[in-house]
Amino acid sequence: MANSVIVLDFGAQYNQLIARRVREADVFCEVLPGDTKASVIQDRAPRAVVLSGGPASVFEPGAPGMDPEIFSLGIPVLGICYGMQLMAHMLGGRVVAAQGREYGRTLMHKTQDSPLLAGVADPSTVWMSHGDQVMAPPPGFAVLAETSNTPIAAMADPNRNFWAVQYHPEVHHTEDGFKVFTNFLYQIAGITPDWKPDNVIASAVEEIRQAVGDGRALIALSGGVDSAVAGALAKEAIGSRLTAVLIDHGLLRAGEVEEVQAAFRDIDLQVVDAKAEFFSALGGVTDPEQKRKIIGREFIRAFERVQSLVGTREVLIQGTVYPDVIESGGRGAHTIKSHHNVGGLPEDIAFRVVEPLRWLFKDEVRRVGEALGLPEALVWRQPFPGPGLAVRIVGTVDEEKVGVLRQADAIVREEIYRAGLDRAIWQAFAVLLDIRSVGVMGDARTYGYPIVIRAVESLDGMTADWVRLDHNLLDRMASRIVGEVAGVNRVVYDITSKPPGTIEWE
Ligand SMILES: Nc1ncnc2c1ncn2[C@@H]1O[C@H](COP(=O)(O)OP(=O)(O)OP(=O)(O)O)[C@@H](O)[C@H]1O
Ligand SMILES: O=c1[nH]c(=O)c2[nH+]cn([C@@H]3O[C@H](COP(=O)(O)O)[C@@H](O)[C@H]3O)c2[nH]1
Ligand SMILES: NC(=O)CC[C@H](N)C(=O)O
Ligand SMILES: [Mg+2]
Repeated sequence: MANSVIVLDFGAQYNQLIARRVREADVFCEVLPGDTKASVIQDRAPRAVVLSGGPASVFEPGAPGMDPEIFSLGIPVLGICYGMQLMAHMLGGRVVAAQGREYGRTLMHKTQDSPLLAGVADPSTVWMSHGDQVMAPPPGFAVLAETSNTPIAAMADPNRNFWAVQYHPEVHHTEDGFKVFTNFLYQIAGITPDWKPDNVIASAVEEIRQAVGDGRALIALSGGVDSAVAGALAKEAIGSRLTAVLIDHGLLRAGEVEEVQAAFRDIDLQVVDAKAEFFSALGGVTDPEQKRKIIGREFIRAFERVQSLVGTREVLIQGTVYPDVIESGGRGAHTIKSHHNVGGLPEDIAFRVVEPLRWLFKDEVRRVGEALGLPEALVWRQPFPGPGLAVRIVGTVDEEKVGVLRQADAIVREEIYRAGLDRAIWQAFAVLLDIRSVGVMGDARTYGYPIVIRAVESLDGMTADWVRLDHNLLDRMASRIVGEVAGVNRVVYDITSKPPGTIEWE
């Protein structure tokens, strides 16, 4: 990638937002751990480096540092919050715990003109979140802006191309925050914005062609957005030398196999029945991470069985996207959950895995899908996790519980669809809890499972809010679930956002 940016992550809540803003400026961007070595960065040849915020204080023992050599690479650097404090600390400035801490809305005044803050209102409303502050800038630095509590709200050494802001330009609440990014990327770092769907398509097609050579490849096709887009790219790249494989692990939703077969009639699609293997491997397991690892392994074993069935194929193409990588603890982030296709992969794999979308967020994948001309219903389909209903049963997984959940899930989705909310909602689904509660139905005592209804809105799956569904709609779902699904006697609605919850329950 000729025009790319690296974000060094010091544990900020907002580092993914930084990456998103850079990409919204049509510049490719990757997040790496804060302690990444200068040589690794040099190998990737980024045009700029951004230092993220973080919870630590630079002057405390054990605070995350960075390789000082990075300041000698001649690459423009932008420090944000902790990133600015680290820059000050390492280059000879002074950082202290502030008298007045600033959280939230703050009015900032410029103290001099600068390319970084060009076009930013003066004064302007910025979003702060810090307890420490830079008291003295390092030699060579000038102060660009201040607030009533923070004498150095922005600083720079234009000669060495080091720039920094104490506030958070990446959050929507900061007025003209995006301007800081475009100023830094285009004017200061001189980057050409070329991270656009057409270029993404061209480079993904090229990547697949290179990997497959004149051989053949398998694509793991779930019928979801990501694998449909990856499949379209693969078809563009290698045409009929592609076989699509849908694994029926017994954890799919009602009617799903038939739907995928109908939607992908024009490609060579093999449906593999792996129900027995998945159920036997999952038997008795309750730990969510263990479930995910088992599922990741069984997926690969199923692909390997197809591989030997349909002849030699060295490459397996998957629709992995960036959040799968991030949440699986890739790139130094904390492991939230091992996505089956990343953190759940076994070590011994009989083929090379190619993931043309692994740098993209979901909304970017959708833009690529639209640019490829895929049907709207496919591009805007609600996501469904690869581990399927297994991560929506809290407790052990067996065919009986999957059957119960599948029926409840079909009702939730049908009602959402009827209400015309299918596209407005990121995901709406049912979760089964492996506990029982007492109820009364037809004058008789019941002792059955509760079903949780979950409906969330999101842009990219990284953060989400629960949907304020109409009470009558919730009521219809609940009555139908208890009335139609044997074994369920109670329905609850999940009103947790992400964070602190995740979208799925496991
Ligand atoms: N049942 C399945 N059979 C074959 N491959 C699968 C199956 N489920 C998931 N995969 C593979 O794992 C990848 C990740 O799954 P994931 O659910 O994140 O993506 P998706 O299904 O393509 O899109 P969506 O997010 O819309 O559900 C898929 O892109 C696909 O390559
Ligand atoms: O292919 C997948 N394999 C997985 O292991 C997996 N886990 C979660 N998801 C989907 O990712 C998005 C974020 O989910 P969470 O908030 O539950 O982490 C949501 O859209 C989830 O449905 C998965 N997709
Ligand atoms: N958001 C941040 O990066 C905070 C930096 C540092 N922990 C402070 O409190 O000042
Ligand atoms: Mg899916």
